[in-house]
Amino acid sequence: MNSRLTDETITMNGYELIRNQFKNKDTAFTQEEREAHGLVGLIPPCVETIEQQVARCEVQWKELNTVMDKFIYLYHLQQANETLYFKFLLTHIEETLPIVYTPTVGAACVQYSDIWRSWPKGMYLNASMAGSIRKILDNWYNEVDIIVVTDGTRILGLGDIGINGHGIPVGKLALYTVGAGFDPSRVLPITLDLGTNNDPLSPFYMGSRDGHPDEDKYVAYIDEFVAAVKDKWSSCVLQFEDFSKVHAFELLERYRYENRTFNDDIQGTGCIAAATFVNACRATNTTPRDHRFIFLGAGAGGVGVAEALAQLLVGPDYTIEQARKHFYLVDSRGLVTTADEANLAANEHKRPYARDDVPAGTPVRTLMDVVKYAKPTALMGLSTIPGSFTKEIIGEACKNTERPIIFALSNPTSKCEILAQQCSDYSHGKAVYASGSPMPDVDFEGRKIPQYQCNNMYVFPGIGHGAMLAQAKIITEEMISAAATACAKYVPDEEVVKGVLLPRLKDIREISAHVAAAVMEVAFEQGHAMAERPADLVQYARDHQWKVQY
Ligand SMILES: NC(=O)c1ccc[n+]([C@@H]2O[C@H](COP(=O)([O-])OP(=O)(O)OC[C@H]3O[C@@H](n4cnc5c(N)ncnc54)[C@H](O)[C@@H]3O)[C@@H](O)[C@H]2O)c1
Ligand SMILES: O=C(O)C[C@H](O)C(=O)O
Ligand SMILES: [Mg+2]
Repeated sequence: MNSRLTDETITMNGYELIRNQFKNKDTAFTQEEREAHGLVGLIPPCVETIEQQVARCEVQWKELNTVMDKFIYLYHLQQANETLYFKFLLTHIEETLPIVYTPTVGAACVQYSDIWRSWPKGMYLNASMAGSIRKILDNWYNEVDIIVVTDGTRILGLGDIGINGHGIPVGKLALYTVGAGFDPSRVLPITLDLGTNNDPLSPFYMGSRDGHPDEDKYVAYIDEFVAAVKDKWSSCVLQFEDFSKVHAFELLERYRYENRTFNDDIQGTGCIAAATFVNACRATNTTPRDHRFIFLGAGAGGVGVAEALAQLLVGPDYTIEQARKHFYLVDSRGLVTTADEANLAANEHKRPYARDDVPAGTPVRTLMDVVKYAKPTALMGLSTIPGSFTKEIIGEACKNTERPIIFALSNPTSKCEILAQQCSDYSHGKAVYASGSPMPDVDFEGRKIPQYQCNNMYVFPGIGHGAMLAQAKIITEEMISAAATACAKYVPDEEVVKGVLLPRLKDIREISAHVAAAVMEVAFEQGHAMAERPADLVQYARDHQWKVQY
């Protein structure tokens, strides 16, 4: 699986070889390799192991003062030597993921054009390229197994930041390699620079300053893009990321029945929230049907999570309509109800959750109103409104149940509805909490309580890998829910009863192998797989992970 020195490499001269980020080993080139490939004199004479190189990185890392310095350091390292970069990430996963991924990637995106240092990572397609996208894809230098594409219109909770959002597909793809072992030379981050409605303040902004194209032009452009990708790399997985809810649902419906594609914010988030919620139920000795859910935020993430959780309640004797009655979605206009037809007409994705049973005169405008009315046992935050789960809200939720389940999923940390320590303090340690961005341990009565990051990073690498390995024609809801079950099950009963909601990040490769196997299993069962079925799916996934070694 690795892009090691090959015959093709031998045709590169020494200088090209050390400038090739996928083949470069720097001081780890052996003497023989140096002589064979014209490298003698081009690198310092010592020969080091990758472990020695990592040790040097560790010292340099400690010297860096700010998270942005660390972000830039890692970008440079990746640019110089991908193998060393991924070795460093995997050796220091808990320290480095919050830099290459949320929350620091969010801060980096906001300043992306300003901190830019000629990083050729991926492709940028703009409106003027309409009609030529297929030809332009030929400019990419390699085969591609997976693409993460954004249009920059809803980057984390930071809004429409246009081309600056490119850090997100880059970060997601780093996770595809860290998590599921995608070969980094075969992943492609793409930003569709179709303008931004926000005025980019920086004089260095690198994207189009125009507003967005009209709806017909926009959809025609995405159609052309999807068709071009399929024509150029017929077997690659296409992941949509951080598209505004205006388009996220519509594009998912448009392409999911004929393409190997999924939307991470809707489906990946639903998947990890379902896995985490299942474990929260195991931890609290409850069943999903015991719960009443309030969601703050009814966008791509909110409705994606609601739908995935509602499916947990469905059974032979319980329909999806009955399940949805457990849910109360609150958006910027208050509780989503059938009375607000204008809201539903503009946001069809909310309609299945619109309540039609609120007694006339009941106040449901604010979150507190709805909490008092619906008496939730679970609160889900996907609103981008920091601090919206206040002490009073948590206090009210604690009246309804011994152990309220509180997921504050908005990213980055600056947008989080409630921090872990606050949730513990306000609920006197009763709440079962998870957050979208990483949180430090909580101090509860002198004890350190570890925290769990309910983030789609646990599952999207395995979903993509499983779809790729099975050569699944499409990615179905059943595959996604099998992925959730595999992730939840990865935490054994004895851990769950202690309150462990998610597996440890250091096990991400193993978790991803199980998630990929679950996806493949369903792909074979449903007849969507074009690959031949291997005997042991988990082992097959493991065997097809790019190994981080020279
Ligand atoms: N943890 C994860 O894995 C994960 C995954 C996806 C999204 N997210 C995060 O969830 C957040 C929302 O993402 P999204 O894709 O759903 O965004 P979105 O723009 O589609 O939806 C945001 C929702 O919040 C609502 N909202 C805005 N202001 C509000 C207010 N004052 N009161 C109540 N509701 C309000 C909007 O009406 C909308 O329904 C983002 O911060 C994103 O980073 C986290
Ligand atoms: O990017 C993340 O950290 C998760 C999610 O996809 C998001 O949009 O917030
Ligand atoms: Mg996202």
